[in-house]
Amino acid sequence: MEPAASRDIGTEALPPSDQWSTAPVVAAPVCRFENFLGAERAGTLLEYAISRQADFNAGTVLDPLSGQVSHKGRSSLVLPVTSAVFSAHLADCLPLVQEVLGHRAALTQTRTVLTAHGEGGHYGMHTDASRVRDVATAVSAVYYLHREPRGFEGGRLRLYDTVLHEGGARPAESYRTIEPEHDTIVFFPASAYHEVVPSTCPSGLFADSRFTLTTWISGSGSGPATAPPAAPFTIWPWMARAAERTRPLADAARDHDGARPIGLPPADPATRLTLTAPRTIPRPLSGRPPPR
Ligand SMILES: O=C(O)CCC(=O)C(=O)O
Ligand SMILES: [Fe+2]
Repeated sequence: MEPAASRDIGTEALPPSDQWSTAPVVAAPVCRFENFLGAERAGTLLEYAISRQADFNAGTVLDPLSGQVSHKGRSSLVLPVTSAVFSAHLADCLPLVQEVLGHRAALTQTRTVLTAHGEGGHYGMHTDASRVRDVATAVSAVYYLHREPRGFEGGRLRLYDTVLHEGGARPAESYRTIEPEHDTIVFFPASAYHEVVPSTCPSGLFADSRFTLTTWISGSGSGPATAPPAAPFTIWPWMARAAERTRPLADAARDHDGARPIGLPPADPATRLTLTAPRTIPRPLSGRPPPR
């Protein structure tokens, strides 16, 4: 068949204008891994989370202006934890994650909680500014666990885009959806506005909840990451700008859910992940695929 002839869209259909929106809507950078810990470790960790049911407490939020801790807009169960092994896994993949996210600052410490979302579980739109030393450079990581078949519905993570407008920034109405799939982990800027949409859990069993190991990874807190003048565009300082009103005015001595900071070990040269350069596929001169 002949290709269709190209048509001109005339000024009747598209009149000229000197006015158009100059506010770009930019997606939050995300790096996600599937089969992160592998079936055996993920299964053991899930059993561990289920076995600690009695130790979970209702998760809290922090009002950035008043410093008040409440349950407003959130229904999640939380258990603060530390794990040297999980931190070592994080440390090994962080250089690659930082490359993918376009993240430039050093990261030195983590705070971690186990969470469970069951029937009616949700976590309203927020940033993770109350969890980290410097929201402009911190990274959030959420590792998901659940029984198979999945005993809950909903509970997706929404990561909002950022609108850049007249030197300022704000969360957009559009977002990217992350499915909370077993043994997957997602990394994103702690300054990104995000929310957990409501989950249902028809069995009502704690074991059927949507579990996470949620970690906030901080740098030294040396102020916003400012790019040198002619550096390529980076979304990080803009997202930090949008998150400004969620940054607590007073530094809290303790995390509002009791998560304890622990140092991030250096990446292990034997197990650290690296991004291998994309392979170039030789193109046959004739245009035909090469013989197998
Ligand atoms: O559970 C999730 O998907 C996100 C959790 C979260 O945003 C948080 O704990 O700060
Ligand atoms: Fe969060």
